[in-house]
Amino acid sequence: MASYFDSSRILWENPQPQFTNVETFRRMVNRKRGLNLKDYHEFHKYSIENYSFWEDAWQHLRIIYSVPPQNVITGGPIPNVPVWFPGARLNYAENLLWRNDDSIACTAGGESGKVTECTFRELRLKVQSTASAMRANGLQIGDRVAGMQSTIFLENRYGSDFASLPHLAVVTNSIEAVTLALATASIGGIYSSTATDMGTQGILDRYHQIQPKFVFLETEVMYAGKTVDLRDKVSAVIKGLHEHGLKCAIVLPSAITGKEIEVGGVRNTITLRKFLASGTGNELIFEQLPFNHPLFILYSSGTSGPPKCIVHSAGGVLMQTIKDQRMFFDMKDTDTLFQFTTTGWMMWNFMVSSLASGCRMILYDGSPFHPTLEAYLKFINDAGVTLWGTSPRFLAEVKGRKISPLKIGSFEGLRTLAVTGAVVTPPIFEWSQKAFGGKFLFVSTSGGTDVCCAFVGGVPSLPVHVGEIQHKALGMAVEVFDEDGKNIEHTGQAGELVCTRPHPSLPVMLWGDTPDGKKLRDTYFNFYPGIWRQGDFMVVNPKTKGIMVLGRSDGVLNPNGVRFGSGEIYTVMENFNTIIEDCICVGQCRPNIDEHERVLLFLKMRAGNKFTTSLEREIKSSIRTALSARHVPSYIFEVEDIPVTINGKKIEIAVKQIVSGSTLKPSGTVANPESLKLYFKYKNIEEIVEIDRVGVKSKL
Ligand SMILES: CC(=O)CC(=O)O
Repeated sequence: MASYFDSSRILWENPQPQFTNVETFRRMVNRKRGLNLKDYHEFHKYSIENYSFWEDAWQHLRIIYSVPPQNVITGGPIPNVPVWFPGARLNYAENLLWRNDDSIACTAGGESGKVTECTFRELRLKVQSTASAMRANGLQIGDRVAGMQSTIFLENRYGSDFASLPHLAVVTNSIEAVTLALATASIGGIYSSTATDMGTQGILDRYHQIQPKFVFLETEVMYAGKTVDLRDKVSAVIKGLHEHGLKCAIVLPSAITGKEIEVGGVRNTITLRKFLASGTGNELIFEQLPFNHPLFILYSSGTSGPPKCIVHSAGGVLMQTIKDQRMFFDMKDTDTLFQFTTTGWMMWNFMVSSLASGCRMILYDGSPFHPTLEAYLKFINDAGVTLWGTSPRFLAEVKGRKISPLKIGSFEGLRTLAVTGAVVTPPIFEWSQKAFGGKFLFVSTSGGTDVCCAFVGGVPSLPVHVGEIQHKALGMAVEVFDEDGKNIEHTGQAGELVCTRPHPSLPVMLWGDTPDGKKLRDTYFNFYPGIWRQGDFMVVNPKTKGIMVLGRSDGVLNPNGVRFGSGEIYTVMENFNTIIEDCICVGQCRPNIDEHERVLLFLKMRAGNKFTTSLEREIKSSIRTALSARHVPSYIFEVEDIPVTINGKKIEIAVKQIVSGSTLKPSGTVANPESLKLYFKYKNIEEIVEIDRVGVKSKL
């Protein structure tokens, strides 16, 4: 079988590694601790062997606090989930709003071409007035939050009443969304958002579980050039939440015109303007709260069961996100970050933390393909973006459409191009580096909603090798386990991504869980007792220590006893991406029918291209040459659509279940739920292959 790492070719090397944040941090630790950690490899080893590393990180990241911690880590109510920095008092929003000056904090843009800017001073004022209205309303309502008490809410000034109320938002990626999140955080509330393209059921599946008292909703947005009237969805969500204890819904004005829009027929609904007018105008107070105090609720994808409500702590999110931004991307206060995301992906929460580094953040709402992909790239170039976060799927699309970014702009200022969310194939590494001018760090990262940070990512002081994530993140004890829980990292074989030591952004709880966190432990710590299993399939290059994440481990393909990730097939398929728009590769193993798993590859052709037997032969031969005969899919089929989540991730697990005979109800997270129907017929594959053999496939 071909090795995962055929070339280990260097894609890029930093001409001045000594000036990177990560090197400054390493030198600081050496000085402070009297150590001689020579390079990143030694630094990483130190960081996972000594909890004092997190004390160093606290200092280096310049965490703002009012009471220092007594200790770094201590036991908590949930086994395997420690309490970090006991005794410390701090506030997430205060850490993000320290820069109270006239530099631009946020630039908001979108398809219409309209750009709005907001300085740090203005942002702080917005947060002040929103927090004041939230306090006024919360204290008037004086609500209790039934069934949500947990040890993590201890020691908050309001008991477990006001400060633990979740404030929810179905909002666009806008200055208003950032303001709502920070205002909530300033008073110790919990913020949770979804994007406006989430279906009503998807929103209710999440929010029913956490029973919000406030919900903020957009009424009208623009997507792909079309005005989307959200009033029906808004009414349905508010009505649905009223049954679950909602006290007040606040509707935002149109995101297109700024005009107020009436949402009739639902009680306890007010406009944002009226809500803000109810504030007292008091000064902004940043409640000083424990490190583990809850900040955000994020949701698991919900593609194979109800979404889990993952509660993240203020201190954990703060430390981990700014550590990743400063270490991986080399973020400085002179940077402009553009992370393409909606408010429903953890990358939104990740992005917001960049304010703590004092840099400018670009908030883009809308489709990157409207009015044209070229216009979107021009926006990024013209905005002077220095750190750009996007998805491999987006880059594959630019490549597949044969667009030359350098004909659109020079992308001169770009220092870091960061990708996450899916497997990044070696051809995408090489194409991207060249296509955007070559003078930047190409960072591939992998982490997840479950930890609101990354396990593995970039190291600006080290070379980037084609196809490889550079290293494990500082403080993250990532290892590769086989099915029996044996570390197989040194063998260069793929296995489960596990994290063998705790870190500050472990979820503090799953909402609705028992006080001893049974559901949380069953989800993450049961497969390998006491060890975090992320559910990703990864391999480490023994030579470079670079990493490949090959896909989700529940989607691992296992024909004839060979285990491999779908990402390996996608890498080969990248060579066909000018004619094939997208593909999905899954295993099929029907209970009581199939003895072995077979691999099925589904292709969505680009408009104007045909799936022919010669293309099928060519694909099979490429996979055989690049990987091995055992990797060649048993069957390749053309389909009209590939199911993806609203965050653009291929939904392999649902397709695998469908073709293996399960009756699956699409969840609200599927962006194109109709597409799942296209796969049901493949559970009777004999009929299809039979038909195919006699050459009347078109009937299908
Ligand atoms: C950092 C990430 O890995 C993001 C994701 O899970 O989509």
